Parts: sequence; C-alpha cells; structure tokens
Amino acid sequence: MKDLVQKQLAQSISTLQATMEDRNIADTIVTIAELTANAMLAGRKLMVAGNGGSAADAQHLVAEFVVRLVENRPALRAIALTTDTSIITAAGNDFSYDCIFARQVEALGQPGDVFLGISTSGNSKNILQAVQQAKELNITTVGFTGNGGGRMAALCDHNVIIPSNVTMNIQESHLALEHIFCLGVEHFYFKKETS
Ligand SMILES: O=C(CO)[C@@H](O)[C@H](O)[C@H](O)[C@H](O)COP(=O)(O)O
Ligand SMILES: [Zn+2]
Repeated sequence: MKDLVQKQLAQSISTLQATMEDRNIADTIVTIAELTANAMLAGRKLMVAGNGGSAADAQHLVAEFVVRLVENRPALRAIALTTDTSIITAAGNDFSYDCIFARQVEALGQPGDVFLGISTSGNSKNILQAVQQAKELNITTVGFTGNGGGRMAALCDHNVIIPSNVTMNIQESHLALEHIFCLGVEHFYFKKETS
C-alpha cells in the first residue's frame, strides 16, 4: 500500500512537471487571464462549468473570484453553472442532460463574457453544447481538458490541454492552473484598474 502511495504521488508530480514544461500552457494561462480581466473591467463575467470533480473545480474557482484567493480585494464577477439543482434537474428532466449548462449560458450569457469549460476528456456533451451556445452569443470560450483536448479542442477559442490521459492527474493539474489563472486575472484587473 505504501508503494501505491509513492507511485501515485510520483505520477501526480510527473504530470504537474509536464504541465509546467509545456510553454503553450503557460502562454495560454497569461492570455486568458488578461482577456478575462478585460472582460470583467468591461462589466462582463466569467462562467464556469464541469462534471463530477470538475464541477467541484468550477465552484472552487468561482469562490476564489467572488470571495478571495490570497489577498483581500473587491469581489470579481464569476458564476459556476453547476450549483442550481432546480435548473439542472429541470433542464435534465424536461429536455436533456446535455443542455444543463447551455441553457444557463443562453439565459445569463452576454457578448464579451468568458465561458470556461472543464472536462478531462474534452468530450462531455453538456460542456460541448455550452461551448456552442457561448459561441453563438459571442462569448469567448476556454477549454481546460486532457486526453489531447477531445472534441473541445477544435471548438474552443483557447485551450489548456494537460499532457496526460489519466483523469485524476489531469484534474490535479487543472486545479493548480485554476489557482494560477485566478492570480493572473487579479494581476491584470488591478493593474489596469489603477492605471
Ligand atoms: O472526479 C472524478 C474522477 O477523478 C469524476 O467524478 C469525473 O469528474 C467524472 O467522471 C466526470 O463525469 C468526467 O467528465 P469529463 O472530465 O470527461 O468531462
Ligand atoms: Zn476525482
């Protein structure tokens, strides 16, 4: 059992290491942090969705924008599309589980917003539908994926593709990058707000 712990930790570290060494990922995080800060400064918002562990990520990240990450500062405009059980069960029950996020994007999304879809496979249909809906509304789309990006890679404006096929390791790198993304948005938002 101790071997399993060591082996799993080594695998987590090696995925994080590969993520760190991928220059595309670092560049994309900077790009999406700046464009999200610009959107928020223009009165727009970030919407985030995911399934399972990635639903938890969506809520975790949004809590940091709305409340705080490290430093106290004003609230930043972000919403997780994973939390309203009445909307999710009604959309899933009356229409299809595939539209549970797209319906919320249709209701809440405005041109100039940013939609972040988190999917380790890049193939979850409810995320793909939400991305399509966002594009129709001129909302910038960002995909956090793994597994080569799946079908999301061709659809999203910006892609962060973790170089792994192991769901839990992809999720671990996503979480690290979500924290860094939040730090980056804070950096650009407060730099531009005061300049
Ligand atoms: O947290 C885990 C596995 O670590 C699971 O709950 C996982 O998130 C679920 O199986 C999701 O439905 C997977 O969806 P996706 O990442 O492929 O979009
Ligand atoms: Zn998990």
